[in-house]
Amino acid sequence: MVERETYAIELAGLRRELPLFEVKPGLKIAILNILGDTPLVEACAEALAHQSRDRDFDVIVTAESKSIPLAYAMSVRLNKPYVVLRKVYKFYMGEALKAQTLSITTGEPQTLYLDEKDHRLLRGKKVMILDDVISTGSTLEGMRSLMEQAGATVTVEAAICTEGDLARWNGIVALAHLPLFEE
Ligand SMILES: O=P(O)(O)OC[C@H]1O[C@H](OP(=O)(O)OP(=O)(O)O)[C@H](O)[C@@H]1O
Ligand SMILES: Nc1ncnc2[nH]cnc12
Repeated sequence: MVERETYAIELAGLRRELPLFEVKPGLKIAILNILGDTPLVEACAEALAHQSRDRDFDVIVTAESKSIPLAYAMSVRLNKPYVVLRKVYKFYMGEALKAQTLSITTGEPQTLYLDEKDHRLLRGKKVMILDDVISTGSTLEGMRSLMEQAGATVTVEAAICTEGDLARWNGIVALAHLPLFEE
């Protein structure tokens, strides 16, 4: 198997070696994939729940897929429901709301769908938008747009890591920042 360069990071007291992957010529990113890493998910959920303890929100909203276990773990700790914005439409989502995104990792447009049952739940509510990593901000923008369409108010934006241009992410509740690796 190929030997990959890694970037060492400490998140909520746990050290991880994140593998570097090229997203376009001359640009690599350190991939945080929390899927399957239960100790990391639990520790990050605890730390983010603590950092947002004084913030006012009713529902946690995330986009599939890698941040779903984080949203679940935060939901358990904070005793608030969570909503997952989906990337593939299924008939049981009914009259879903939609927003377009273009994340740094996917590199092609994706659609986020808000299920009609979740639309009902969110109307008039205060929302924490949650993601594992916020990089270009495109997924964040898509989530914001869906919350506006749904009549919900975003009162907190949180992520395990921000990435790239740190100055853009002042208002985000986050545990760490990831650099971009440019050649
Ligand atoms: O700020 P951005 O450039 O939009 O990037 C952030 C998004 O990219 C990743 O998702 P990805 O599109 O890789 O989907 P996945 O979790 O389903 O793998 C990550 O989980 C964020 O949701
Ligand atoms: N560094 C990263 N790891 C995982 N998902 C990401 N999405 C954007 N940047 C990412």
